[in-house]
Amino acid sequence: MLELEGVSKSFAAVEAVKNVHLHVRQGEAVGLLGPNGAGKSTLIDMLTTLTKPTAGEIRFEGKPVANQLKPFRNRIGVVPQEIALFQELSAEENLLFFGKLYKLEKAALKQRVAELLDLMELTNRKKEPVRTFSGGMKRRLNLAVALIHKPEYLILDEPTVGIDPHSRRHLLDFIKDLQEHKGLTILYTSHYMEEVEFLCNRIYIVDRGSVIAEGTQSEIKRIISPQSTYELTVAVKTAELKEQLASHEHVQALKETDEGYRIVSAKNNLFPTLLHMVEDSGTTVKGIHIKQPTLEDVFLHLTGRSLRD
Ligand SMILES: Nc1ncnc2c1ncn2[C@@H]1O[C@H](COP(=O)(O)OP(=O)(O)OP(=O)(O)O)[C@@H](O)[C@H]1O
Repeated sequence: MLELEGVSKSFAAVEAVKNVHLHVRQGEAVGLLGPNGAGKSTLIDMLTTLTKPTAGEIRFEGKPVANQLKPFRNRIGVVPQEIALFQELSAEENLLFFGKLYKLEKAALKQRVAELLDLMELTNRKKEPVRTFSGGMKRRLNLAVALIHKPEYLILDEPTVGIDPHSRRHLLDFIKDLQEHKGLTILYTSHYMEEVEFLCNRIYIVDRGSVIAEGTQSEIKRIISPQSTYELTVAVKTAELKEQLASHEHVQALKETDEGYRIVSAKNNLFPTLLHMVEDSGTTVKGIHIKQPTLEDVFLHLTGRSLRD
């Protein structure tokens, strides 16, 4: 088990991480979900021993990581947010280079490289320089590099940033397979709630350096279960209507969407109220649906802000 006990990190006046308690049990897929600037990368940098906490302790299998740096680093694989590859080297050469850093024996390394190229569906491009690869292929190779030394824990910092939805889904399938069929323990950070919902058994929602909710998906969603989320679509959105909806006594949170508004309310039949308010504002309702809560709704409920604001 990997644990953070009361961990904080400050950069001069900025408290990037505040008293975080977090654990990842072997075999789990744990998600850290939070908007940009929430402190996720700082948490990951501390977990992967790149930087030290200002306060608190990080433990691996019950002992401080600081006392077992080398063996700990051999048991974790890290997928950084930025692509960390040599653009002029081929996929195969990149993997061989990083494998040598772990001092893997030559024949075993060759076999591991072939295995990973195959796993990431890159074998037919293995001799080509990385600069010729698509964003999705680079991300898959970045993942393969993190796996070269057969780590037990895989720590990923927003590994899908900058790739198209299809490649993103492809990469997520690979990661899910690693956890479900190859026995890896996953710690995954993202500001995309769909990714965390798809991959993770347990989730920490982080905001402004603190954990604001923790649990399985259903536990987290139960935080707002007495509430309903209404998807209201209207013919014309106006600032006045938005203001009226947001200030209504039964509206707890409101977010503007492409065609209308997402409204969180504790009232279980807000349909007539919404209908009247829209009509009174001089436009018409195109649709009203009640939605199951998502992690995004939980975040909106807890902070009054959207994950991607
Ligand atoms: N080296 C640093 N020096 C000063 N401030 C920093 C440093 N690293 C991070 N911060 C600040 O700490 C806070 C958390 O940043 P962090 O990068 O950990 O967030 P994040 O959730 O990973 O966001 P992103 O997804 O944008 O990387 C931010 O306010 C950031 O500006």
